[in-house]
Amino acid sequence: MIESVNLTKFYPPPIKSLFDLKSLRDFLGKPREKIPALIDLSFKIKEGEIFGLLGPNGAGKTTFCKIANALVIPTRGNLYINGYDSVKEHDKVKGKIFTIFGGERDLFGLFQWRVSVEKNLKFIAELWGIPKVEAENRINYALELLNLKDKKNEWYQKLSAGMRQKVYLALPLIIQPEVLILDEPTVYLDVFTRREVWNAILELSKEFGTTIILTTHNLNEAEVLCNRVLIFNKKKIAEGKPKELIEKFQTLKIDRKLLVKIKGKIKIEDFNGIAEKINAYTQNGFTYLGIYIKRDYLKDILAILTNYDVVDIQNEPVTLEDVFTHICSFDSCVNSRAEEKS
Ligand SMILES: Nc1ncnc2c1ncn2[C@@H]1O[C@H](COP(=O)(O)OP(=O)(O)OP(=O)(O)O)[C@@H](O)[C@H]1O
Repeated sequence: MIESVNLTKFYPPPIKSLFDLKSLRDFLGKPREKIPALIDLSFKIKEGEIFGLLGPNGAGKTTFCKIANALVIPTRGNLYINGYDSVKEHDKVKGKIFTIFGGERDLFGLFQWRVSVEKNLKFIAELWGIPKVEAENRINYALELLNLKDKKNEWYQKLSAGMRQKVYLALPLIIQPEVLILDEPTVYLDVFTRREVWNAILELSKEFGTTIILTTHNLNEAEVLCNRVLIFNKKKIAEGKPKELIEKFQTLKIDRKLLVKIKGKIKIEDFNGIAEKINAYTQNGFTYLGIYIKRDYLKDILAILTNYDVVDIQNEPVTLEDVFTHICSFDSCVNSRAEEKS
């Protein structure tokens, strides 16, 4: 079980140039704003869950993953992994968790560039104390699952960035950690490779009961993979199963999203008081509208649309992405300033 208890991180304020006396005086004299990354974040993750950490850029997702790896020390609060404090008792935690930072793939410098994929994987398996024959079986299984068998003898250096990312994702299948942290694991991947990675993540969960923490900006990915998600921006905004969050959103009766293509321009004010939310952009003489409405207003919207040259109209189901954009746009933290002074 993983438990985040009032986890808070404020980074020190950036140090500006101190070469002149005035800057130095300002630096020493004035309280400076610290940079908030996490503020009193509390939640629990059950064993075997795939748990999504969702938040806009700068929400604090990577900071959370780094605290789990004792790479960042929280300002206050704790993160417990199987009852152990991830920072203060990291020795007891480190053999149980494995983390992949999608954006900074080789943060731990595990891979040798001019060595084959297989040799790299064998070496890492040995580091983790996996017996030779078992390691070989696991490597073959991982390469097969990730469709990487033909890259076995290639130098790691010769692989494309996406392939390297896939090779990295072979590691949890080989190491089989209790807890796997995936920080944007599909960030550079094409749609086919992304699906192979999704399969591997689901396989880990199903076959080995791995507890998986996943951060992603791909809300579809979160909806497909995660049992539960936390939406946060430094502070918690919402938590629950993707389906539950969508249903909650629908209890606000924002249960319809109309995608409308109109020839020419429109007056957005026409929809005031009728649409809950409206996204619009124009391109090549057409206006594209995303209109979120309460069921009761459907007739009114259709009446307004008769004034325009509607080329296409689609009625789409609400997705986790809609919920995310809706609740994050009301979040006071989106442009938050630091709460603590140094
Ligand atoms: N080493 C650091 N020093 C100072 N501020 C930092 C540092 N690392 C992160 N921050 C700040 O902490 C906040 C949270 O950053 P973090 O990288 O955890 O967010 P994130 O949710 O992973 O963002 P993204 O989705 O863009 O990767 C941001 O305001 C960021 O600028």
